[in-house]
Amino acid sequence: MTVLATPLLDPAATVLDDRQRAVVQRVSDAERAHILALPSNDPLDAKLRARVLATGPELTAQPDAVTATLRCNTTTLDDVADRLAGGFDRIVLVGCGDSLAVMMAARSALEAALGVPCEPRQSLEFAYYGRDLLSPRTAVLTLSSSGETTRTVEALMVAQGAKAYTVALTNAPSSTLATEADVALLVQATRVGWPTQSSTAALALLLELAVRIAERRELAVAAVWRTALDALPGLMADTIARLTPAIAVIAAAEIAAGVGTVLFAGAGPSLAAAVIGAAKVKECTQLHAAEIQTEEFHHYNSQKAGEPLFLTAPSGPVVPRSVDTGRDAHRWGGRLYVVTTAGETAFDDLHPEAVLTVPAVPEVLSPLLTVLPAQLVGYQLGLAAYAAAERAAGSRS
Ligand SMILES: O=P(O)(O)OC[C@H]1O[C@](O)(CO)[C@@H](O)[C@@H]1O
Repeated sequence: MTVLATPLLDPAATVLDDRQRAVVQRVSDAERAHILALPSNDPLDAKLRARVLATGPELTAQPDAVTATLRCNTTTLDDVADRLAGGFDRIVLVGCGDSLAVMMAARSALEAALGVPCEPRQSLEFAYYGRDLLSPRTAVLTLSSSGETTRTVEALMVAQGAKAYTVALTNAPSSTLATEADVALLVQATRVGWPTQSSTAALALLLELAVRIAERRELAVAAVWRTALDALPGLMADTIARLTPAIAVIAAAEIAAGVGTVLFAGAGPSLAAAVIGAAKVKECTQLHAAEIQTEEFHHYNSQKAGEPLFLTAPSGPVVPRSVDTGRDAHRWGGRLYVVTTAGETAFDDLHPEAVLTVPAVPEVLSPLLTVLPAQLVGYQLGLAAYAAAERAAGSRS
């Protein structure tokens, strides 16, 4: 029996027409070839090494990518903001991996600006299980840096079948996602390394969209958000420069201590930083990593003795529960690194192994800053792990 690559290719069960099915088959085949060519788990794999090394300059150049992306989309951003502010009952925010994390990071700003539910949905979950509640009063925003991720393309096509308004965010103007969507916002970023600037530049687009919608709806927060968002590229540059040396030291110490699993926790808009941090560790190293919702950390023994926890808690409603989390991290015998807002004193009595601060901005915009230490942890662990593997190989030869 032939097993289809995806149920949406089954002519008897699908909502896709013949042309759309041919498109899905093409992107699915290309994606499989791409997956088979990923680097191995050998710490000295040259392909992995090259990809990790390419991540560093892209990470550092994120403020420029954000600025360029906002500059080149200004007309389309106005069109999409007009359309969204004009009235939808529901917004669905679709992506995979880091692209889904970006949607999670933008959710609070978009919900506050629009006053309707904005739901992040993983692409497969939406494409296969999400079509029943769709209508022409649904807007579906899809993010795929490559524009060729099969499940995200399928999600967009399913949304179009229900006559929803579809928006693509992508780096690739001639990609399948951009071509198929009603409208495309173009991310000006590279992704030769593991995703960094392609994610933050896309996040900046969504936050800019939220600010433009808040301005159209004359919300009280609009002016504060506008001032803060315009200052963010500069704050991102300062934060990357300030935190890089501190995180390099932490990463070297963790590798020397024989770290095996790296934990990240967050909540609200900061859960995205935890998701992205865990992804960067898994991408850049042979270590395992996991994101945990800050509340869920407490419901069983989440952290084992000797494990590090990177806890993201900028000033806001999550701080009191995050103080509990930090206390329990030490009670379980783990190490605690706190990412919080400069001037936040709630964690002082916990004596974390380190406190990594980001500048104060409205919490809904803070993911553009809190993802930076998360990315740096993964990248610096990659550099430190590679150096350790090289030393070990040298001492054997
Ligand atoms: O943004 P794209 O191109 O759809 O790629 C998404 C994929 O990229 C990654 O973020 C990194 O490979 C994956 O976790 C995710 O599934």
